[in-house]
Amino acid sequence: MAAVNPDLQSERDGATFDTNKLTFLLDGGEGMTERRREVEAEALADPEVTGGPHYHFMSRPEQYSDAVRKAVHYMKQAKTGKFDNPADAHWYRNTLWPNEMAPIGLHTTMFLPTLENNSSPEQKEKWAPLAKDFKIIGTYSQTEMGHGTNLKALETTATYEPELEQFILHSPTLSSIKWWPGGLGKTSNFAVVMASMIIKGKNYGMHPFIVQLRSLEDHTVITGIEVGDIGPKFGFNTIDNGYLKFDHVRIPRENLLMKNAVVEPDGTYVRIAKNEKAAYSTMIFVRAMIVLEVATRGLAQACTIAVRYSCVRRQSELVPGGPEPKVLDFQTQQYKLLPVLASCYAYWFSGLFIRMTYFQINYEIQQGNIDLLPELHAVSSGLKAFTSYGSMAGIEQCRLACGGHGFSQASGLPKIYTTMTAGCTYEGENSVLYLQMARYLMKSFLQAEKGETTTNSVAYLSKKNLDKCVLGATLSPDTIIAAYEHRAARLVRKAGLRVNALEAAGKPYHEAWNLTSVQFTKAAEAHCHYFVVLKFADTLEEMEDEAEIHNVLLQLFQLYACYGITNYAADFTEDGFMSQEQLDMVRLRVLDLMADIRPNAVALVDSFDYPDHILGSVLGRYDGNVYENLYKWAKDSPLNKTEVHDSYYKYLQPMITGKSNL
Ligand SMILES: CCCCCCCC(=O)SCCNC(=O)CCNC(=O)[C@H](O)C(C)(C)COP(=O)(O)OP(=O)(O)OC[C@H]1O[C@@H](n2cnc3c(N)ncnc32)[C@H](O)[C@@H]1OP(=O)(O)O
Ligand SMILES: Cc1cc2nc3c(=O)[nH]c(=O)nc-3n(C[C@H](O)[C@H](O)[C@H](O)COP(=O)(O)OP(=O)(O)OC[C@H]3O[C@@H](n4cnc5c(N)ncnc54)[C@H](O)[C@@H]3O)c2cc1C
Repeated sequence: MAAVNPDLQSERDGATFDTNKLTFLLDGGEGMTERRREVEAEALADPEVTGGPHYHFMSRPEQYSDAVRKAVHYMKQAKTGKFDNPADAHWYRNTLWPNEMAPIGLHTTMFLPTLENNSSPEQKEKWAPLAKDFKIIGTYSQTEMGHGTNLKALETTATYEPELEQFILHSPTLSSIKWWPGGLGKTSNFAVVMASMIIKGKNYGMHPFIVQLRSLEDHTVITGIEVGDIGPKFGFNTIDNGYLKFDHVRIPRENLLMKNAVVEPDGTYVRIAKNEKAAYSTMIFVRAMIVLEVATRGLAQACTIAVRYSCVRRQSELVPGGPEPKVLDFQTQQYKLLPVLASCYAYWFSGLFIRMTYFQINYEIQQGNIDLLPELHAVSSGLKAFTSYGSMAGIEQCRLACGGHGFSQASGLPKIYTTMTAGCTYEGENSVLYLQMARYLMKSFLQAEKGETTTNSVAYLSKKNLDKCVLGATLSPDTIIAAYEHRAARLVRKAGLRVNALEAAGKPYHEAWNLTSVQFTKAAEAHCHYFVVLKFADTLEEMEDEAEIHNVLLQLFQLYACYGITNYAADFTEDGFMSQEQLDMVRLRVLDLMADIRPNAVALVDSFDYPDHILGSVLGRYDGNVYENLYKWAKDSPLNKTEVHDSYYKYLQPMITGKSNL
C-alpha cells in the first residue's frame, strides 16, 4: 500500500478519540463491525467483485451487462447458503455494486419481502423458496405511466372469472402501462403486479398478484405481455427500470397473494387484514430502510470524500505570505462541510432507530396488533422524506466543496448523488410523504386540543410547552430539545388552526387542507427535525463509558441543532420564543463548535469505515494520494487510447486541411 499523504496522516495523528470505537457504535457493536469487515474483505479479494471493467468508461448497455455478470456471481454464492444472514448479504451487495442499483435489487428489497409478508402460508411455502434460491427473479411492479402517487387511481385491472377460476390482467390505456419498476425491463422473469381487482363489476382496489413475465427456459416474453427497458435516466445506469403492458393475460386465482384478502372460487371476496392499507406494507418497510441504507450512507460517503480531500487540497493564503493552508482550515469551508457531517451523524442515529422500530412494530402487526401502524406509517414516511432531502442537498454541498475536481466523475460524487437523489422520489415522493405525516399531525393536534394525551413521536403535542426559550451557552440537550419541540408544536398548531378557520369560513375540508398544505409540509419537516434531534440526544444519553467519543458526538449534536436553529431562525423567534440575543449566541456557537470539531474531522469520516472500492473516489482515497491518481485516471480515459481521435479525420481534418485521410 502506498504511503499515506502526510497531510492526512497528521489529521489522524491529531484525533482525540479512537475511530474504531466510534465505528463499533455506528455498526451496532464490535461484533457487527468485525463481521462486516470480514464480508467486505472477502468480497474485495475476489476479482469478480473488483476486477471488472471500469464503471465510468463503459456505455450504459455495458454497465447493465456488467451488473448482470455481478448479479450471477452474487446469486451463485447466495445459493450455497453463504448469505443466510441478511446483514452479510447486504454488506456483500454494497461492495459488489458500490452506489449502483443491482438489476436484482428489487428482487431482494421488494419482491421477496412482498411474497413473505403478503402471501398465505401455502403461497409462501410455494413461492418464497423459489425466489430465495433465484429459481425465479422478480420485481415489484406498481407504478404506471399515469400514476405513481395516487394508488387508488391505478388502471391495471385484474378481473376475476369464476368459471375458469382465473384473473385476467389487462392494461386498458396508454397511461396504465406499468412504468419504472427496477429490473423489470430485461432481467426479471416474474413480478408482483399491483392491480385493481374487479369481481362481478365491483372494484376492490389495489391488490398484489404474482405474475410470470418470461419463460424460465429461454427468457422469451409470455404471450399477451409486452415488456422492455424505459431508457437512460438521471442515474441508476446499472438497472433496467422497465415498462409492462398486459393484453388480457390470464393467471390462476391462486396467484392473488392472499394473506390480507381472499377470493373464493365463486368470487366471494373476504378481507382478512384489519387495516385496509395492508397491501401497502412493503412500502413501509422500504421507507424505513431508506433512512439509513440510502440517505445516510450516501451522505456519509460524500462527507468522507469531501472532508479528506479538504485536508489534502492546499490553496490560497491564511497567513499573509505564509504557506498555502489545507482548505478545511478556511472557516467558510468548515461551514460548508461540518454541519453536513453533523447531520450525517444525526440521520444515522435516527436510521438505526427507525430500522429497529420497524421490526418491533411489524412483529406486533404480524401478531394482529395494528395499533401502532399509523405511527409507523407517519414516522417512516416523514423520516424518509426528511433525510433523503437533507442528504441530497448535503451531497451537492460536498461536491461544491471540492471545487473543480468535484465535478469530475473521478470524485465519485456524481455517482453517489444521482443514485441517492432518486430516493427523494421513489417509494413515495417526498412532499406526498410529508403530507401523509401531516395527516397524522393534524389528528394528533385535534386530540391535544380536546385535552387528550398524545403519545409516541407526537407526545409533545399534548404537553405544556415552554413559552420562553431557556437555551443558554452550555447548550444542554434538554433545552435544545425543548426549543425544537416548541417550534414543531407551534407550526403544527398554526396549520391545524388555519384548517379549522378555513372550514369555519365555509371551505370544504379538502379545500381547507390544500390551502394549508405548504404550512403542513413545513410543520411535518419541523416535526421530523425535532425527532432527529431527539434521537441524537437519546443516543448520547445511552452511551456508556466512552468519554472521548461522547465529547465529540456532543459537539456534533450541538452543531446539528444550532445550525438548524440558524437556518430556520424565523421559526424559533417570530413568536418571541427565542430572543435575538439567544439567536446571536447560537450563531456564534456554530462557529465555535466548528473550530472544536475541525481537529477530529478526518477521524469522524474515517469512522464511517468505507473501503476505497465502495467510495469509488480519487479525491476521497484513504491514503490521500490524490494528484498522482487523478493523472492516472485521465490517462485511462477512453478518449486517450489514440494520439489522434477518429473525429479528427472525420470532421476536423477536412475543415482544417481540406482533405481527409479516412
Ligand atoms: C433501495 C430501494 C429501492 C427501491 C426502489 C423504489 C421502489 C418503488 O418506488 S415502489 C413504488 C412506491 N410507490 C409509492 O410509494 C406510492 C406512494 N403513494 C402512496 O403510498 C399512497 O397512495 C399514499 C400514501 C400517498 C396515499 O394513499 P391513499 O390510499 O390515497 O390514502 P389516503 O387517502 O391519503 O390515506 C388514507 C389512510 O391510509 C393511511 N395510509 C396510507 N398509506 C399507508 C400505509 N403504507 N400504511 C398504513 N396506513 C397508510 C393514511 O395514513 C390515511 O389514514 P387516515 O385516514 O387515518 O389519515
Ligand atoms: C429511480 C426510480 C425507481 C423506481 N422504482 C420503482 C419500482 O421498482 N417499482 C415501482 O412500482 N415504482 C418505482 N418507481 C416509481 C416511484 O415510486 C414513483 O415515481 C413515485 O412514487 C412518485 O410518483 P409519481 O412518479 O407518480 O410522481 P407524481 O405524483 O406525478 O409527482 C409529481 C409532482 O406532483 C406532486 N403531487 C402528486 N400528488 C400530490 C398530492 N396528493 N399532494 C401534493 N402534491 C402532489 C408531487 O409532490 C410532485 O411534486 C421508481 C421511480 C424512480 C425515479
